[in-house]
Amino acid sequence: MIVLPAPAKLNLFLYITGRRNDGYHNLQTLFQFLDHGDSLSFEPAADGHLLLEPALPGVEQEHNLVIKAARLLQSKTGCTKGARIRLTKRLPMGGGLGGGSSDAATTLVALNRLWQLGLSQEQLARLGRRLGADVPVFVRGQAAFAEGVGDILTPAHPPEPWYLVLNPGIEVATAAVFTDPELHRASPALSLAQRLSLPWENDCEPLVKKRHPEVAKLLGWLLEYAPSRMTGTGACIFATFDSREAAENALARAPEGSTGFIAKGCNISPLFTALRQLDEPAPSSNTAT
Ligand SMILES: C[C@](O)(CO)[C@H](O)COP(=O)(O)OP(=O)(O)OC[C@H]1O[C@@H](n2ccc(N)nc2=O)[C@H](O)[C@@H]1O
Ligand SMILES: Nc1ncnc2c1ncn2[C@@H]1O[C@H](COP(=O)(O)OP(=O)(O)OP(=O)(O)O)[C@@H](O)[C@H]1O
Repeated sequence: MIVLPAPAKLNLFLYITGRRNDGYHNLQTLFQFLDHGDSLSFEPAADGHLLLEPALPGVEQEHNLVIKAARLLQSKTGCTKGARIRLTKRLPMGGGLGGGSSDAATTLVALNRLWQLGLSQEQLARLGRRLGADVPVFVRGQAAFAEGVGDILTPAHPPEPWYLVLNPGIEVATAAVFTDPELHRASPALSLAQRLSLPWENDCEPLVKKRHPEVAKLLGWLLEYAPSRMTGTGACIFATFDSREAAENALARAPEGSTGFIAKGCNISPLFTALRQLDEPAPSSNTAT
């Protein structure tokens, strides 16, 4: 059995530079991982059967991105093996933290290993793109400046501060934000160096604040403590702190109805830190003292 994390991501900035013919949008975004997220365990099964427990409320098993990722891998490689998978869900759905995409990426990486398929990271990222625009960055596991639909990745090394992530307790559907006629879609495409030197913003934030006053209210509150923004298409917002204590201090005062967590920004995904630990030889028990 292997147990692996499916970390959250933040969009440290997010600009929409245009609408494409396929209905998707071109973006410029800076992805960073958090040391907080879902967790999955995988046990091989000899027959091709896939079992995922527990089911997510409101999500049919066949629509769960974990099952979709496993089926895609089976069909692409002709693999006849199966798996028993347990998903410990900690990330809110529709929170802008990429939980579903991260679950899918961890499943691709884990089953490639468990089923000994030998696909490269490049091949897994390409498969992942079919499951969601955010899946490739989770498969690659390196903080990145993303362009295209979010899948053209340039490794980046932003600071790794403490974050307080707050959830106003609502779900925002990504597709609803991208189809809204009032979404600002005309940001200029700039170089990474230019983007890093300008203030970091999220083009979806004004629209989501307008459509969901809960987000506007919570963000107004959080901004009193620290620089804060929305991640992805919301609903979660995050604030940046120099210390864990300062983030805890703000969390302790969070308004009723909101929930949150504190996490450290990671430029290397906790998925890859965990994989490296699996590959390290266990320390020998008979070393001389
Ligand atoms: C906005 C971000 O959260 C930024 O990280 C992501 O790019 C969204 O990634 P995701 O949830 O993996 O997105 P997908 O599942 O591929 O797409 C959900 C819906 O969002 C819209 N969508 C998504 C990504 C993108 N670059 N342009 C879009 O227009 C599409 O209408 C799509 O139907
Ligand atoms: N394993 C999964 N975890 C979460 N959501 C899933 C999963 N499988 C399918 N879904 C569906 O995907 C939708 C989006 O979930 P997700 O948690 O990834 O949203 P998000 O954090 O807003 O993502 P993003 O920032 O990538 O837009 C859910 O509302 C749910 O219907």
